[in-house]
Amino acid sequence: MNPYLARLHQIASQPSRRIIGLMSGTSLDGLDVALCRLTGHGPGTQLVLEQFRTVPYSDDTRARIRTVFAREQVSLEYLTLLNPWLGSLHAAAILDCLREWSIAPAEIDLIASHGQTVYHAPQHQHQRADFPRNATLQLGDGDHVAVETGIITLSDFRQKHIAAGGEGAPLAAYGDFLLLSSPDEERLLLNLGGIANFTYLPRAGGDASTAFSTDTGPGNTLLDATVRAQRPGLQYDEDGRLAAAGQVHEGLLAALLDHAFFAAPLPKTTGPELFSPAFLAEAQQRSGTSHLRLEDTLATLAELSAVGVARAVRAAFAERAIPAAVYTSGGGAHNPALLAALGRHLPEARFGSTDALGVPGDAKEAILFAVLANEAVAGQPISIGAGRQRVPAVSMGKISFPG
Ligand SMILES: Nc1ncnc2c1ncn2[C@@H]1O[C@H](COP(=O)(O)OP(=O)(O)OP(=O)(O)O)[C@@H](O)[C@H]1O
Ligand SMILES: CC(=O)N[C@H]1[C@@H]2OC[C@@H](O2)[C@@H](O)[C@@H]1O[C@H](C)C(=O)O
Repeated sequence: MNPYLARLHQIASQPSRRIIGLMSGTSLDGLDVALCRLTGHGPGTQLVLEQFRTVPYSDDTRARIRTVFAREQVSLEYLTLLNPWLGSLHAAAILDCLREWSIAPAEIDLIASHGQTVYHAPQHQHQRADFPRNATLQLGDGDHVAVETGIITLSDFRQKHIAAGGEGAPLAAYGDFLLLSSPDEERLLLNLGGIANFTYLPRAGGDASTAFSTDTGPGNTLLDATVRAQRPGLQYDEDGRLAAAGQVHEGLLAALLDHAFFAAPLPKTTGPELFSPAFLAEAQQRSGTSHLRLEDTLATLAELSAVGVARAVRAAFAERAIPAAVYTSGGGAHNPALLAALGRHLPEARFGSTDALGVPGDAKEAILFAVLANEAVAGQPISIGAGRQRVPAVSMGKISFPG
C-alpha cells in the first residue's frame, strides 16, 4: 500500500486531528491560517482553535493576484504561472507560522487549503448558453502545498459542490451546521467579507434539511475598491469613519439595487466579477452621482450592503419572523458604519459576534475548511440540504500526498 494511504487511514482513525485551515478571501488582505484540533466528526465535532494568524499579502502578491482577479480576459501564461506560485507562497506562509508557534510539520495531520478564488462564475452571472453550468476557479495548487510542507493536503473544495449541483459556494453552512448549531435557538450567522453571506441554522435536533447559506451581495468589496481608488495608500475605510461622515444618496442606492441579483431566489452566490468598480460607475452614471463626495458614496455603499443582507434574510423567512439571534463574523464586523446600517434594516435582530460562540469571527472561514477536511477524511458527506440540488450532501476536497 502507498505509505501515504496508510498514514491517511491512521489519521482518519484517530480520535482527534490537528488540521491547518487556510483561507484567503476576496479582500486580498492576506492568508488566514487557523490551526485547529478537531475531535470526532459530524454533529459531535469539537473544535479547539490552537493558533490563528493572518499572514498579510505583500503589495507585490496583491498586484500579482489582481492581474487576473475577477477579470474576463487574462494572459493564460500568467494564470498558469500564478497557480503553483501561490501554492508555494501558501506553503511558505504555513512553515513560517509553524516556526513561530514552535510546532514541527510532523505534528500536523492535514492541511485544508481553500486557495485563492480568481474567478467565480455561477450560471446566473455568466449567462452563457454554450456553457450551461456553474463554475469557479481557485488557484494555489495543493500538490505544491503538500510537497513543500511535507503535510497531506486537501484543496479545491468547491468543485465537488458544483459537480453535485451547487454553485460551489457558500460552503459556510456545512461547517456552521457542525460547529454552531444550538438546541436553544435558531441562528443566523452573518459573514461580512468582501461578499456578504449568511447561514441559517435551525435548532440543533430540528430539521437539518432547512439549514443553508447564501450570498447576499457586496459586503466590503465596493467600499474597499472605492476607498482604494480615491485615497491611494488606504486599503479600506478604517472603522467606517468616512462612511459615518456621509449621507446615504437614495438615487444612487436605488440605481445600485436595480440589478436582478437582489431579487434572485436563494441560495445564490456572487463575487467581485459582478460587484466591481464598473458596476458602481454604471449606477453612478444612471443616477447622475459620479461627483458625490467620497463620504456620501461610502455611506451609500454601506447601506447597499445592509439592504442586500436584509432583503435576502426577509426573502428566506417570508412566511414568518426572522430568527432574532444574529452572529457576525468577517472583516466587516469591525466596521461600525456597516453594523449601524444593518441595525436599521433588521431592527428586530439581536446582533452578537461569533466570538461569543467560541469561533473568532476573523478565523471562521479558515476553520470552515479544516472542518470540511475533517469530514472528508474521518466523516461522511455532510447532509444539510436533504439532497436538495443546490445544497448537495457531499464530502469535499482533493487529496495531495507529499511524495
Ligand atoms: N477596522 C475595520 N474597519 C472597517 N473595515 C474593516 C476593519 N477591519 C477589516 N475591515 C474590512 O474587512 C475586510 C477584510 O474582510 P475579510 O478578511 O473578512 O474578507 P475576505 O475573507 O477577504 O472576504 P470573503 O469572505 O468575501 O472572501 C477589509 O478589506 C475591510 O473592508
Ligand atoms: C467563490 C468564493 O470564493 N466565494 C467566497 C466569497 O467570500 C464570501 C462569499 O464569497 C462566499 O460565497 C465564499 O466563501 C465562503 C468561505 C463560503 O464558501 O462560505
